[in-house]
This record gives sequence, C-alpha cells and structure tokens, in this order.
Amino acid sequence: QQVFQWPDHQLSALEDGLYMQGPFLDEVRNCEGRDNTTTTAQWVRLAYHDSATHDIADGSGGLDASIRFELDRQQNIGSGMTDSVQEISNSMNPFTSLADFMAMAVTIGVHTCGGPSIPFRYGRIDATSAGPATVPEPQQSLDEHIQSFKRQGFSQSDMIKLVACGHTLGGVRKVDFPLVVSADTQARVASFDTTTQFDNVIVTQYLDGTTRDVLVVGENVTTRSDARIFGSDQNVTMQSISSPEDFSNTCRDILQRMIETVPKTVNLVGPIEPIANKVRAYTLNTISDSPTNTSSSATNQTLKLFWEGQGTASNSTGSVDPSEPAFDSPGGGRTINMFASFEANAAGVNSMAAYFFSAQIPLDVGLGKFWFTADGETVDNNGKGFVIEQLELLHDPDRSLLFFVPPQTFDVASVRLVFAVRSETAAAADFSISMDVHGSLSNAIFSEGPGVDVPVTTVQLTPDDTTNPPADGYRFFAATVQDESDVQSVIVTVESGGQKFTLYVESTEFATHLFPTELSSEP
Ligand code: HEM
Repeated sequence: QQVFQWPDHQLSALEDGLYMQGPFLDEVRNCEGRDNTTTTAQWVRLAYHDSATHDIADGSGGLDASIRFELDRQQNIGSGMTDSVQEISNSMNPFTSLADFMAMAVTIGVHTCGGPSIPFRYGRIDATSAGPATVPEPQQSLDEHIQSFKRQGFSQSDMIKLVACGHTLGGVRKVDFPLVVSADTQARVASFDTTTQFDNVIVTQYLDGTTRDVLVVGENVTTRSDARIFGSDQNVTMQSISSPEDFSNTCRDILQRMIETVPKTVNLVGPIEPIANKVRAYTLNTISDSPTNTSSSATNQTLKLFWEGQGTASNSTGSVDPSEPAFDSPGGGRTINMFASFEANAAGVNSMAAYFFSAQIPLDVGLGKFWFTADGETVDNNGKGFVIEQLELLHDPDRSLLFFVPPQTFDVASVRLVFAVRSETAAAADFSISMDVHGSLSNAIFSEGPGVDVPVTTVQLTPDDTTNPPADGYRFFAATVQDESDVQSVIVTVESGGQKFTLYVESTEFATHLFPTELSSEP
C-alpha cells in the first residue's frame, strides 16, 4: 500500500481518477453499451493491444502507451481505439503517465461492469515511439498465437484465460472486420456473448454450444481464433473457469498480470488506497488583504488550522479558529465533500473530504508547515505536517483573475495569473521568471489524432508593478493565458542567484476572483 505524502501530484491525480467520481468514471458509470459494446470493452482492448508489444526475453515493451503511435496499423483498427486514448488522457497531469491511466481504465471499467476488483499499481512510463507490430490477429494459426502469448509472458493456459476474460466484453465490428462478421449480420457489432456485463457467460455459452462469438462460430473458418484457442487443451482451462467465482478470480489475476506487463525498467508501486483527507488548495502566506479567520463550510465540520513558521521563525506558531462561515471569502477554510466513486465505496469509503484553507500569516514569519483538526481529528500528513518547501515564489490566487467570454457565460476566455517573488530574489542580476503552460492532451488528441504530445508552451512573466505594486517584501509578476479551458496546469520557474524554484498550479486553483470580460479592459 502506498502512503500519500503531501504534496504528491502524481499520486494525487491517480487517486482522484480511481476514487473520486469525475469525468473519467462517468464514462463507464453504468456499463451501458451502444451497439452491443461498451466503453469498458474498448478500454480493455486498448490496454491489451498496448501490452502485447512486450517481449519477456529482453524485457522490452508492454503497457507503455506506445499504442498511440500504432493506431494506423491494421491490427489496431477501430474508432473505439482513438476514442479511448482521448477519454483516458482526460485525467492526466504533468506528473502522470498515460499508461498508468490506461491500466486504471481496465481496473475501473471491469469492476463497474460487474467484474472483479483488479488491484491498481502505478509508475508506468510512456513510450516516445511505436513498439513492434505484435498484436495477435484472428486469421493467424494456433501455433502463432501460442508463440505470440509466450513472447508476452503468458503460457497456453494463460492465453485461454486472458482471451476469455477479454472477450466477455464487446464484440467484433462489421465495418472493420468484414471478413469475420458476415454481411447479413444485422448489428454493427457482433457481440461475443449475450450480455454486456463482465461475466462468465462467454465461457458457459462456449461450453454448452450456444455461443454466438464470431471468432468461434463465424462463417469464416480461418478467423475462428477463439475456437482454436479455447479448445486448444480439450477445454480443460475453459471448464476450470466456468463458474462465476472461478471466472472472476481468474480474470482478476490474469488481467492484473496484463496491466502489469511493463518494460523491465519500470517499477510499479501500490496499490493505492482512498485518501480520506486531502488538502487541495492553500493560500496561507497571504500577501493580500484577506480576512484573518478560517471558516468551516456548511458541512458542519469544525476546522481548526495550526501552523508553524519557516526557518529561523520556526518557533513562531499559531492557530486560526473558524468563527463564521465565509464560503466565498478569499480567506477561510472550507471542507468540500467530493463524490466518492464506485471504487471508493467498494473500498469502504463513502465520502471524501477536500480541504481549502486561506489565512493571514505574517510574511516576516512565513509559513513553514501547517496541519489541522477536522471535527477533533488531527490531519497532519502522517505526522510530518503539510510542509511548505519555499517562500521565494508564491502563487497569488487573490490577485489572479479569470475572464469570461461575454456575455457572462461560464466559459473562461483567459486567465491573468499573478505570482509573488521575494523582492530580494527578484532583484538578483541573473533573475528570470517563466512559466510552462501545459495544455490538455485529451483536447490535442481530439483535434490532431492520438500520436501527439502534451502541448506545452513557455511564457515569460512580466513585472506587474502598476496593477499590483510591491507589498510585504514581494514583487509581483503576471502573464495572461488565453483559452483557459485548454489549459491543464502551469509550472512556474524562477532562477535567481544560481538557485531555482518551481511551483505547480492546477487550472482549478488559478484564481479566486471571477470577472466577466465586459467589466474590464483585459482581453
Ligand atoms: C489471439 C488473440 C486475440 C485475437 C485474435 C483477438 C481478436 C479480436 C477482434 C478481431 C476483435 C474485434 C475488434 C473490433 O471490432 O473493434 C476483438 C475485440 C475485443 N478483444 Fe480481442 N483478440 C484477442 C485477444 C484479446 C485479449 C487477450 C483481450 C484482453 C484481455 C481482448 C479483448 C478484447 C475486447 C474487450 C474486445 C471488444 C472491443 C469492443 O467491443 O470495442 N482480446 N478481439
């Protein structure tokens, strides 16, 4: 089990994906399918095809997202593949890999469709180019399939299990496989069995002779690969996985092996557990005129924040007590209960609290670390406290502004981001400040196709002395980012006196003030 040590942007995003009900999970919420197939089926096929590049002999290939460079191959045909890459990339941030989210998609999708809970471990690294063309195809011989799975690290009996666990979902598209699905088939997708759920029906219908799987009983004998594979050991393996429990347990183990088929240089860690208390945003070293109280929201939780000063001031401590609810105020603390996902419920967690704090702490002291109590329970980042690594470079969400597309819609047109740099740091002869703006990979794939990288543009920040004159020993720098909906996050870098400071800010935390465009002269 992986312990969450704040701040850990990688684990945090993965935990959100797995346990928070969000866009990623919404895709597979009810395992509903159009055309006899489901989103889960597409995600599982995608993950298998990506992992099929593995060569156990030299440890190369595996689940490494190389599939996004391989989708023009005949063996990866199907619009479901590109759609899946796009859907899955939705939840990424600059610290996570697409391959980890592809593996997570299998865990979430299979479980949501009534299948087993497959442990999710992480740490996969994305390939930067295509892997070998080694995905098995239905017209190949049994011998070729046995060799192919062996190269990927699976025995003949593993192969039977893995194919059955995959082909309990979805089916074969007529348009993409005209040689497999006969022309008189009515459905656009010839489903492998009669249910869209992840269940043992693929096995029982095969064993009792009622299967409709076109890779078993299709007119074209050459492409009956499931028939050759399932029957390759006189049905011994198929019989051993025919009960619901045996099917579920076997698929849990074999699909875990599939998503953990990774290049040998990758070390997976985990599984990850729901993080019960998550600090999402803090603005505690406030340079603005924020109220000095911290407040609880309408959830009736009593929040109390404690803090300790930085460096030489580490003896200065204080605490801020909630007095009145100030939900929209720039200062305060609040709890928001996030919707826990199906996965979280299954792990025994029904509500996920996220905490937001802002309090005024004298800057000459400077915040070193903080911790808090919620309804009397101490939340202190496993005893270490929430440590603020540096005070040279701070994001100022109070001075930052969001501009909407007129007239007052909720589409953000641009955001003016303001950062504070300690005046001494900003005065150094070699001082520079720039910002890498990370776009959305999902949007880029949508417009340009799967082979693209996360769009990153570097923006220089300029002094903001007119709008925000230096205050409290800090000088302010600003830059405007257009089309904020396309921006996932920024990473700001300050270099000064031979030192380097960086700060990561997600788009959801960009600004506390909202401005309709027509009220302002800003773009
Ligand atoms: C010899 C090995 C295999 C062959 C020849 C094969 C072949 C195929 C073919 C031709 C399709 C139709 C794809 C489409 O129309 O979009 C398909 C679908 C599918 N395959 Fe396989 N497959 C094999 C192994 C596997 C394995 C090991 C898995 C995963 C564990 C898997 C998972 C799936 C899934 C989930 C679908 C349904 C996709 C959807 O409905 O969108 N397959 N397979």
